[in-house]
Amino acid sequence: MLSTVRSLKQNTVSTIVNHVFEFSNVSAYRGGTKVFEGLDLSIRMGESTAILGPNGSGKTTLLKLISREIYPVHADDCRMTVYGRDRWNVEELRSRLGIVSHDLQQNYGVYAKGREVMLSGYYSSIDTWPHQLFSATDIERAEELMRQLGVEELADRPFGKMSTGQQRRFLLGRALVHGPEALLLDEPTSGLDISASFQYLDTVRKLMQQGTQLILVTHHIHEIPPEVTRVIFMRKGRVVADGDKEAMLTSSNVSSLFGCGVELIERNGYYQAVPAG
Ligand SMILES: Nc1ncnc2c1ncn2[C@@H]1O[C@H](COP(=O)(O)OP(=O)(O)OP(=O)(O)O)[C@@H](O)[C@H]1O
Repeated sequence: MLSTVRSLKQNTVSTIVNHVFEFSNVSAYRGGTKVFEGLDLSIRMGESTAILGPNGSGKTTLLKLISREIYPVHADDCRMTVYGRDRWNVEELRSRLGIVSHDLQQNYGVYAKGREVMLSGYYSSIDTWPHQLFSATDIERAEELMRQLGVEELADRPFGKMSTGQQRRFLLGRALVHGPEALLLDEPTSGLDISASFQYLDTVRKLMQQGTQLILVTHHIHEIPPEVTRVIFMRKGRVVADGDKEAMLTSSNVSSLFGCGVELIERNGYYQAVPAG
């Protein structure tokens, strides 16, 4: 029996994982709303991707499916693997991810102090708990990130007594502190002022250059880091276009996605949308 277990483990370890996630024929609801019907979508390892779409197109729901906050409707031919596996201990999965979303910000415990918010990233938990252990290195890394994000003076302030942008900085730190393999970010710069947005972009770009993969969902084109290589357009729960960033991010493509006249300006690898003249 022991040797069987060992060989199973060895098989698992030696499996080469090619995709962060592979979804095939996935249908999913939020409350009573059917968001996806037979969605097919996958993202390969190392392929930093931005998913763009108008309000209500299903971007947040997609991230919730990846992080196992919601599950698809059962169907025999529905396949949904993350890092090559269809079953996960959710804590183990989330320890490989760094997640920032509006829901997290709304639902995060208001009494947790800034330092605890940061440290809770090591366990993907809300607040920290007495059974959780943190090494001196863990704590130093959290302190360093607070300095980088300009929030070290708020380390002892409860989350509920911070401004929206300050909360967001702490949640970004929480997503980065444990060195995740992939960042799942939902409109990460919402609520950040210009300086904090630039600091955030700088931090994320450095991580990407060191190999951290980004999966970004947003309608804010300016928050797409230059290192992103693939862009997916989503509308009404469907992928309507998908390709290399340079080919996808054109004024006419983005105008068509959002249904209004958009002129895209590219500078230093960043894009900015302005109303078409
Ligand atoms: N709790 C809920 N109950 C019912 N319907 C919901 C719920 N949350 C979201 N929806 C619906 O699911 C659909 C997809 O929502 P989702 O939040 O994934 O879109 P999104 O692309 O992230 O939008 P946004 O850009 O506005 O954040 C929308 O039609 C939305 O109204």
